[in-house]
Amino acid sequence: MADTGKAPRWGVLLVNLGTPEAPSAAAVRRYLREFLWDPRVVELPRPLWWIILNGLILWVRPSKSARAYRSIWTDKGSPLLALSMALSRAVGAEISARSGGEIVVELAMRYGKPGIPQSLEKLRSVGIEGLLVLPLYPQYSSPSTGSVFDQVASVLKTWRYIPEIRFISDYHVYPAYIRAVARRIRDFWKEKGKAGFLLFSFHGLPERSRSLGDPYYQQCHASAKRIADELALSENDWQLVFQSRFGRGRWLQPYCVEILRTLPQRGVKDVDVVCPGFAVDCLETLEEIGIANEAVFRKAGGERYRLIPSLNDSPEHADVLAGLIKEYLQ
Ligand SMILES: C=CC1=C(C)c2cc3[nH]c(cc4nc(cc5[nH]c(cc1n2)c(C)c5CCC(=O)O)C(CCC(=O)O)=C4C)c(C)c3C=C
Ligand SMILES: [Fe+2]
Ligand SMILES: [Fe+2]
Repeated sequence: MADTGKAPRWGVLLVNLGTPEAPSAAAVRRYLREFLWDPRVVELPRPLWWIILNGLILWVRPSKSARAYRSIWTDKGSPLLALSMALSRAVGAEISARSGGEIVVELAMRYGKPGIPQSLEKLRSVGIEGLLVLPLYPQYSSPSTGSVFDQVASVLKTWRYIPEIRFISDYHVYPAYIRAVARRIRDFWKEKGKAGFLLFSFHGLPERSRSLGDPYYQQCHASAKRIADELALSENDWQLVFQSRFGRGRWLQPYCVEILRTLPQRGVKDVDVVCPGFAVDCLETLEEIGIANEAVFRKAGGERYRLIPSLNDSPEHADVLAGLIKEYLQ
């Protein structure tokens, strides 16, 4: 928190998913145990899921995922945490300059550290009168955004004084966000040349969530369409796909890997992938899209494949989020 000498009125809690503390099987197991036990994330009945999680998943997945984490780990640690911290510092500086110290920003991770209880306590200790929660997910989904709400609510239950509360459910068509992602793509193309085809890849979700009313699928489509329009792309130049399927059930379609396998047969051998649902780069963008899926595309006959970086801690991203915060606090 920047010290401006003035008591802040509003505290803004930025929340991202969270990440293991180390790229080791033991650390990934601790992380997955907390993450995958969240009833918003896996909606199976608890006794059945307890047996599957503890009897199978937590034995098999941690070492495989730890290997993937090792391929993207940096000297600052996990990209998701390092980039979220840098983004939060940039948003904090921007918002403090714009609000004259009336608004302070804290970062929290839904799973792992710094946790939501700890970061909320920091905001409470400076005497905030209002709390704005901004989950770093542009598109609303129950497992991501909904779960942030659950944990914030469970912490607030223990507070004597409840401040005024606002919660940003999504910002999937917020004009500055759309423009910033489009500019990211345009700048990438200016520097490295334009690919023949653009894939918009979003994290997947069980298909059942959509039929139960989760707006995520529609919001991903709306974001991609607006970004494509901003870039004046024609319908044949781009496609939306969903990545990171977990388990064997039916998830939102089309699956990213399946489209990458068929694109070369359709004559598309040169593809760029952008992931507008991820505020910062992480395992799912850097390893799954950036490394594993490139191999899938090349094996199918693809020739050129590139991942366009997320907005990350860029000044443009800090500007988007600071503008969004100001709008909600007017
Ligand atoms: C049932 C499982 C999962 C659901 C539902 C799910 C939804 C979901 N996830 C994100 C964002 C991220 N997920 C990340 C990693 C990740 N996701 C799952 C499973 C589900 N996600 C797992 C098991 C993992 C861990 C890695 C692995 O073992 O494969 C990440 C990256 C974390 C990192 O450390 O870098 C993000 C970000 C969203 C937005 C979402 C719903 C739309
Ligand atoms: Fe996930
Ligand atoms: Fe993944």
